[in-house]
Amino acid sequence: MEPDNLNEEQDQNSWAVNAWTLLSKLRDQSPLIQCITNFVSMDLMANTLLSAGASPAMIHSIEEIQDFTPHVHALCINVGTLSPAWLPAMREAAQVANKAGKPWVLDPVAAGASSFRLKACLELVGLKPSVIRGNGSEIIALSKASIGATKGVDSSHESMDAVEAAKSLAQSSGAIVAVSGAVDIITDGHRVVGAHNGVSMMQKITATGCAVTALIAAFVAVDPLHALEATASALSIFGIAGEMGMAMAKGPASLRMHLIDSVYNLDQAAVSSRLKVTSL
Ligand SMILES: Nc1ncnc2c1ncn2[C@@H]1O[C@H](COP(=O)(O)OP(=O)(O)O)[C@@H](O)[C@H]1O
Ligand SMILES: Cc1ncsc1CCOP(=O)(O)O
Ligand SMILES: [Mg+2]
Repeated sequence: MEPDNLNEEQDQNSWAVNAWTLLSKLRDQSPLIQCITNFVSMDLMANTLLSAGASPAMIHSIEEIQDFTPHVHALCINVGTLSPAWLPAMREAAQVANKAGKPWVLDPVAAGASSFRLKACLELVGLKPSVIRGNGSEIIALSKASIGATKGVDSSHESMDAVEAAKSLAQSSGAIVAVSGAVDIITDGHRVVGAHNGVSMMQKITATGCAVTALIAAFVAVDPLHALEATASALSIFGIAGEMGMAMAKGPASLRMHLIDSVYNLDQAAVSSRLKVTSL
């Protein structure tokens, strides 16, 4: 084998070993993940976290943040069905998580759809999330800090169109930025990796993006010092589960069920034979 190919194969192996190690830790440790999320995603997000081995809690009332948030292992904030009444709790939860040294992850759903939403997302970015995960259009809107013609919560961009936007957002925010799509992009602003697992039918199930953001929070909870690797691992694991689920599915509704089952049943052989992460 040529030395370059050998290096690539060793890289693949080490990504697969790392992803499996993190999933195993997650299953052992069952981290508590607080989710302040939209009404559409609550069910799929909680079930995805449970099937991966984490313990989800959809607790969003501002009256509970000071008591509860210091005890979580990670926090996920998602602005999908944002209204002004929800923002103070999101703000406070991010601040309490930071003070307690707990990682938190932002999903800027439809960031470019309105000035209200964009302003809220930019304010949350300023509260120092460990990771921001969005689709191509969301990451471009956040990076440019501008609203525009959008398709709402869906992306009108390929993830690869958002590589420069992701790098620039990572540099300005200090967060790891992930852009989901046919290739999931993960960057710290300098290094860029691509995670190549998944199936396009995942876009036809509402809240798969929200669910993978929560899964990222769970992976970062078990490896907070390596947020880029944890993020790439979570996206890869979800993508592999999507591929395995697709082999049994007849359409989006049965894929949703088989996706959850596949996250639950994932074993080391599937991770090491299927995972594909490359440097971009
Ligand atoms: N064309 C595609 N091919 C394979 N997987 C995809 C594709 N588009 C999205 N995914 C996967 O679907 C999940 C949700 O991503 P996406 O649809 O981009 O998020 P959102 O729902 O926030 O727009 C991710 O795990 C992503 O990797
Ligand atoms: C349809 C919809 N509308 C507001 S939030 C939401 C769910 C979005 O989920 P995802 O970002 O995972 O597609
Ligand atoms: Mg989304």
